[in-house]
Amino acid sequence: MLLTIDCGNTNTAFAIWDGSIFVANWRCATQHQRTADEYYTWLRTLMNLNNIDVAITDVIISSTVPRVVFNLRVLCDRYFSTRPYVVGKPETKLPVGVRVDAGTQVGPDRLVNTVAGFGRHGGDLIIVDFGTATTFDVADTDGAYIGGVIAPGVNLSLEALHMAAAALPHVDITQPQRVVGTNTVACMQSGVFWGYVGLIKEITARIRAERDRPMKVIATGGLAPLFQQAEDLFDTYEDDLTMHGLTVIHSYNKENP
Ligand SMILES: Nc1ncnc2c1ncn2[C@@H]1O[C@H](COP(=O)(O)OP(=O)(O)O)[C@@H](O)[C@H]1O
Ligand SMILES: CC(C)(COP(=O)(O)O)[C@@H](O)C(=O)NCCC(=O)O
Ligand SMILES: [K+]
Repeated sequence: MLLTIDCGNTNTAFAIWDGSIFVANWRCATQHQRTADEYYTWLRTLMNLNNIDVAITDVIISSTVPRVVFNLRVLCDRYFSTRPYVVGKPETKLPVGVRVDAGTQVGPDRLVNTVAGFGRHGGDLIIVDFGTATTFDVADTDGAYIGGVIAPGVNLSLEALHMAAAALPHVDITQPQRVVGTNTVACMQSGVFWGYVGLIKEITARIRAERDRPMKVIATGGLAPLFQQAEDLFDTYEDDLTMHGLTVIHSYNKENP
């Protein structure tokens, strides 16, 4: 069975793929200090709790935090006796091209999203991923990753206000009833929520204008539905997009060793 690991700057998601469906998925906070033994006891406990008794034979990792990869590699070696595919490393091939400035290290999550989006929808895509940062990944007609946009994440934006201004509290994102807030929390939520709706609209419109062709907009990440419920911003929402992309890249590498 395949273990897929999507390590973001905030959370690390693990999922088990049986070849046709994900039989389980779990998340933990991303911490580069976490050891292979800690990962394994945590995974083993969750597998036992969910009565999942399978042997992990293959692992594929996408990590936007380079430091965590070392301990994840140790996990694979010590407990699963396998060498993981790590997206972004030369030995892990991609089924799509990457056309960016020479020397640019594209975030592996963005490459994985592009592969997944192209596999499901074909080319000419804008993929919006709500993570620590909000990324817009642009796939060309042939599926190649050709760049995109990086914006501060929703929670990061709220956290930045709290960190930088003595009188602004820690606030969770929600859709405010009105634009004009009548208390501090409502004002902050309005700024970030409606500001974000504007950001998404403006960036997707400008990408479409720059590319001068119709482009489908796919959203992923837990906060996407919150924005979609307020305005029709995306063509589809696919929560499993990154994990799906990892399974596609794994198959591609197995078939093209
Ligand atoms: N369904 C959700 N509702 C509210 N907040 C969420 C949801 N999903 C993720 N978040 C928050 O969004 C931020 C980004 O999380 P995540 O997608 O795990 O980022 P990353 O992939 O960069 O680690 C975190 O602060 C997380 O707590
Ligand atoms: C933009 C990101 C920080 C997003 O990461 P995430 O929010 O998923 O943790 C990550 O994709 C990254 O570190 N990218 C490297 C630079 C680039 O993609 O061009
Ligand atoms: K991500």
